[in-house]
Amino acid sequence: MHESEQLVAQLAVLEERFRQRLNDELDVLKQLADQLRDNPVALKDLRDRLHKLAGSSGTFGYAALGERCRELEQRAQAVLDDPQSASQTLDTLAEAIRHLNLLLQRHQDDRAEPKRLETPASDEGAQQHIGLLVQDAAMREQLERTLGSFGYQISSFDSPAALHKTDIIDAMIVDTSPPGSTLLEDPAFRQRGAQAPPLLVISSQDNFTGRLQAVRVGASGFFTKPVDLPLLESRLERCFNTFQGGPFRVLIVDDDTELSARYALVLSSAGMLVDTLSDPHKLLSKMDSFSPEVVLMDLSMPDYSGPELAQVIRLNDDWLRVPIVYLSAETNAERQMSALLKAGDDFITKPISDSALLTTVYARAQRARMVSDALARDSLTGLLKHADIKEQVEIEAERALRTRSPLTVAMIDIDRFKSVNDQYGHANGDSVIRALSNLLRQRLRKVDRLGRYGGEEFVAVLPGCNREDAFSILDSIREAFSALEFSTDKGKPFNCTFSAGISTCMAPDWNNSTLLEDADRALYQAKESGRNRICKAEVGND
Ligand SMILES: Nc1nc2c(ncn2[C@@H]2O[C@H](COP(=O)(O)OP(=O)(O)OP(=O)(O)O)[C@@H](O)[C@H]2O)c(=O)[nH]1
Repeated sequence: MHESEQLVAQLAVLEERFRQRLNDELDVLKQLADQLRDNPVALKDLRDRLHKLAGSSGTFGYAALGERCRELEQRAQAVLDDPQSASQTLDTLAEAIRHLNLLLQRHQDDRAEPKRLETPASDEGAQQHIGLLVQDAAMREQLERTLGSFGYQISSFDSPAALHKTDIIDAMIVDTSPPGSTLLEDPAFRQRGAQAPPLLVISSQDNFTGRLQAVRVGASGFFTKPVDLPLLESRLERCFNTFQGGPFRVLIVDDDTELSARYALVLSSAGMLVDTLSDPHKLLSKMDSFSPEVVLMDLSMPDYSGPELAQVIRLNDDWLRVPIVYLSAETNAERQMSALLKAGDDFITKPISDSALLTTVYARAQRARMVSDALARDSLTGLLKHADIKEQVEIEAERALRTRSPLTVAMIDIDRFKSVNDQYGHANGDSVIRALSNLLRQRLRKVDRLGRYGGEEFVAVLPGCNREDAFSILDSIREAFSALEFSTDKGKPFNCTFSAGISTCMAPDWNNSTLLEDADRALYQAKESGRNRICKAEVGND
């Protein structure tokens, strides 16, 4: 069965389950309606059940019923707030509840057309195609050469219309630096739609007006001349959203199991990893074991409120960065604000359409991962910091041992870097460090882990990669790096090289405890034997 057909079938099963529950629930509501005058607890129970139905009915396509439940919930609340007004209101409330089942018959009319779920595009493995609109021939050539060596495919265009007409471009770079350029005023830029490929603007105006003009045509990056190419390449990567980390992890805390199953299905059909929790007692262990990047939290559950549980999460410093989004039928702005003041970051008001749920969760998860990533990463290169890459070595070693697959660790160090700084200045040295980190990121796979171990020293962790494969990958990166040209304002461009040491663990002769030390020893050997080379650790590991 095709994936989308499978999803539709699964949704249908959940909807059928919900319809059965709805019948039972309406029976319970009727019984409660009959007890309203004699049993004071019945009204509160009724209000809570109406609240829940107001949220879930619309999600399952029973829009009219959901709205009616919300209205009746508010009436029940009014009686609870002012018991004096009760007598007549209780009678009309009971009557309205007895007629709720009539709305079920309107269900077919209410049902919205099933919407196609927009799954965020995956670009793994594809070679990105960049369109250039750059008049300055020297700069165009430099962009073509540098971006080409980072693995991008490049095409140059001579007019905004030609650039926008093609549909093979994944991103565009436009140079607006010639004095008096009105390039961005061209209709082709002004009419760029939301689906247009990302645009990076190069300008000679490092001021507010230049940036505003770029923003108005939907630019995702703004660079002034002389352009820091490795920085521009980092931005391109960010546009393609190629940061590592696998699918977004979302935890749904809701006692309504059908509703959370439905949300889980919608989110997982878009590639997210979803776990659900209906028993809040297990919240802490679930946070620990699942490590969610977003928590969707029901606002009111029996015995607990969403804000209470959100505050419990916030008591742990490790989870401060995890966004908590309340899922609620609550529409009262004051009560929403009071919940947000206690803890939590956002509200999704039930019922919510599948695409709105997906967009909200996707946007939150993406932002959370970017913030987390930025904190874990080195600011110059965007790679993992020393402690984090060491941790990754441990994590990948455990995984490799479990799956009985090889693991290679590489220690990489730029050659004679001190003299680069001395000759061309620290800023150019930084640019070299950034270029090597971009190149490694581009050439290695998404499953590989990369870190800046020290100043001009990097560590790459290559799961599932044996010694020979790791050697040939790193050697091709070594060659590409030595061919990169770095321009300076001091005249001739210069080149750099690096040396690397690799060590590999492979079952059954497993020994991962000295992986890093062995790689470091092999690196030393590469330096000693003339630099610009890769040496393999000579240990009994592999
Ligand atoms: N520009 C820049 N330089 C850095 C950074 N971190 C460390 N360095 C410099 O990197 C240089 C490293 O020099 P050494 O460890 O002596 O080694 P080397 O000159 O690369 O020589 P070999 O490794 O033996 O080939 C030092 O001059 C550091 O100041 C940084 O973030 N930016």
